[in-house]
Amino acid sequence: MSGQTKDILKVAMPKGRIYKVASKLFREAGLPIPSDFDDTRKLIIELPEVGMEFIMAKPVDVPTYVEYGVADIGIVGKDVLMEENKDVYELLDLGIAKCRMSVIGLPDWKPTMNPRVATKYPSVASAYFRELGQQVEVIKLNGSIELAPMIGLADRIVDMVETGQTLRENGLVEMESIFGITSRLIANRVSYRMKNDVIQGLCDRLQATLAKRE
Ligand SMILES: Nc1ncnc2c1ncn2[C@@H]1O[C@H](COP(=O)(O)OP(=O)(O)OP(=O)(O)O)[C@@H](O)[C@H]1O
Ligand SMILES: O=P(O)(O)OC[C@H]1O[C@H](OP(=O)(O)OP(=O)(O)O)[C@H](O)[C@@H]1O
Repeated sequence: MSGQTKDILKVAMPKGRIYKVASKLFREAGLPIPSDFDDTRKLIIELPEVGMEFIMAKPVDVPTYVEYGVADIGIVGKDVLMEENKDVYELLDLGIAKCRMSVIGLPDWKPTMNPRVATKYPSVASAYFRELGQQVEVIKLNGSIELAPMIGLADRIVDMVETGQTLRENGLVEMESIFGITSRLIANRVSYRMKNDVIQGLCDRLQATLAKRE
């Protein structure tokens, strides 16, 4: 059944590091999320007191659930939004899970004849090098991207940097920062019209909470 046909607001909530900071933000905004949900293996969490249901998703899948309307709204990193390019509304910058997308390499990197770039974000990386007019072969990996230049799979990577610890511990350097990343609140286009009051109400509440944080 489509998320748009029910009264409950369905929220695609990424598991993992975003959930930790997003649930904190929701609590600060006055939404009572019991702390025992933090470690649960349940994939659908009902919050009847606030008329919500959390769909606990893999972060990269959040825009898909929202585009198809099985979730009315979702929380997702700008990195995933840029890579997935789904047809959803971006409603609010939540300012959480802050990091940046960067080009990274070994300190002695030099241009090569057949440059290879490894990344979890092939679309973002291809667009970036295309705009620079540089031809590169993009290799898709799913994690531990920093390994690629260390073991000779690629000469550079496009990946996220937060504290820089992963780079430092692996002898890599940030060569260029491409764009800043924070998590965003997104909405299904139909849900945004049909459930405008409740979605806009939540948006205003989160915005007011963020303003207090500043
Ligand atoms: N080091 C980081 N610091 C801050 N935010 C980050 C960092 N790494 C990732 N993020 C943000 O958090 C989001 C989710 O990252 P996370 O590592 O939880 O999931 P994932 O690696 O995509 O999924 P999974 O661990 O399930 O494979 C990213 O899309 C990005 O927006
Ligand atoms: O600058 P830092 O604070 O070190 O953070 C950056 C690291 O965090 C992310 O990896 P993640 O922990 O998601 O693991 P992954 O390699 O499995 O993607 C990202 O891909 C970097 O490897």
